[in-house]
Amino acid sequence: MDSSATTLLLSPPLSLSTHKDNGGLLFNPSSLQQQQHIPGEFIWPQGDRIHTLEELNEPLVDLEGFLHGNEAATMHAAKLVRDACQGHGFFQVANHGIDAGLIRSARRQIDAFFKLPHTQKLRARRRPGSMWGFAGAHADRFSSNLPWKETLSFGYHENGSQRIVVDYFTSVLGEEFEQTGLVYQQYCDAMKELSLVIMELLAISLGVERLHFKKFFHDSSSIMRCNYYPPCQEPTLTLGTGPHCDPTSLTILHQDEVGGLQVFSNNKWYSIRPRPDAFVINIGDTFMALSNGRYKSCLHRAVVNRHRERISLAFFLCPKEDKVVSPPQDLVGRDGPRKYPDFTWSSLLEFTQNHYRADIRTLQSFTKWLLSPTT
Ligand SMILES: C=C1C[C@]23C[C@H]1CC[C@H]2[C@]1(C)CCC[C@@](C)(C(=O)O)[C@H]1[C@@H]3C(=O)O
Ligand SMILES: O=C(O)CCC(=O)C(=O)O
Ligand SMILES: [Fe+2]
Repeated sequence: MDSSATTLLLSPPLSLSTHKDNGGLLFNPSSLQQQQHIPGEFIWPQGDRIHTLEELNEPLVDLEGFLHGNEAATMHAAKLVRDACQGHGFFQVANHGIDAGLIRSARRQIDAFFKLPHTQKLRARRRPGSMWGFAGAHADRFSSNLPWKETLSFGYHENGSQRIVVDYFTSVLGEEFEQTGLVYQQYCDAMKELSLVIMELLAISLGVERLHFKKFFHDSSSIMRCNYYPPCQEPTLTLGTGPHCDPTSLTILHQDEVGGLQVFSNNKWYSIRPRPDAFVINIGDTFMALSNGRYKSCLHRAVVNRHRERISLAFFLCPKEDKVVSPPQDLVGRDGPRKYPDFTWSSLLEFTQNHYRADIRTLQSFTKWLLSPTT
């Protein structure tokens, strides 16, 4: 928790259309948008301001051949993935096998959720100490550089019952949300399956035992995050999601036709072309450690615009909490010394939730924190 957040909570500025609720400041875009200027808490430093950008030339990796066991296509896909992951860490995947109807249903359900009256969304609000639930601009966590977005986050792991997501929606929002839960249970099941396909491709591209990462993530404990970015009257002064590297292992992002995802590479920001029928894939900090630093977890952000709302669906693959994150032996043998200490995902997650706002230096800061005598 940002220490100065307490100050904000004690005397919220009048400009923020909010009211305190169990220590959380609430961000209601529909009323904020009526104001001529956005509140100061949403204004980011000059250096983070957005400009018109060229597109990143990240590869579009066709998975069809790989999924059908075509060796030549597999090698080609692995090379595209290797080149991307040794550079900016981003690529897109086509012919991924995820049903287009499921993606449409997921969009329909989440569009309906974010259009609910604010009071109804607040029934799902994130409680202090939990990562799950609805949040508005993270205004209950931070007091400056607030992102212009609402989020809905929930956990996904295989607990045998295959109802972890359905039960979340019905228990928190009520039985009328069972359909939303069923759609997102299916969506997360599909995302998990795709993430294991990509883990096999990553192993091939790294030249390690083909099933190594697939086995490592078999019993994962992942995060589903739905991002809603309302239109903003001063889009160049704020950001939808601030510059960061994902602390997680692999991100599978559905980006809609509006676009807004940007990646920092070769000292410049590049936009990622919206391809609603593809998924954007990026390496996170935890996989950078698993590859002993060979694959890069890179800086990215999301911008907003004046006229169109934007939705993105981010599935963050994470290892089971207590599994030790350590690169495969043959990688370390080839690459020389270990770049990062062993750690568990639960410790890195706790660091980002209670001690450090994820940015470009999360993994380095975490390593120092982990190894410092006071921890
Ligand atoms: C482990 C996580 C923390 C965040 C959600 C997942 C992966 C990405 C992280 C995040 C999006 C990075 C930017 C800052 C953040 C606070 C946000 O804008 O939402 C991060 C997420 C979080 O801490 O909730
Ligand atoms: O909304 C986007 O395009 C990116 C969001 C993101 O990077 C994240 O949630 O980690
Ligand atoms: Fe991200």
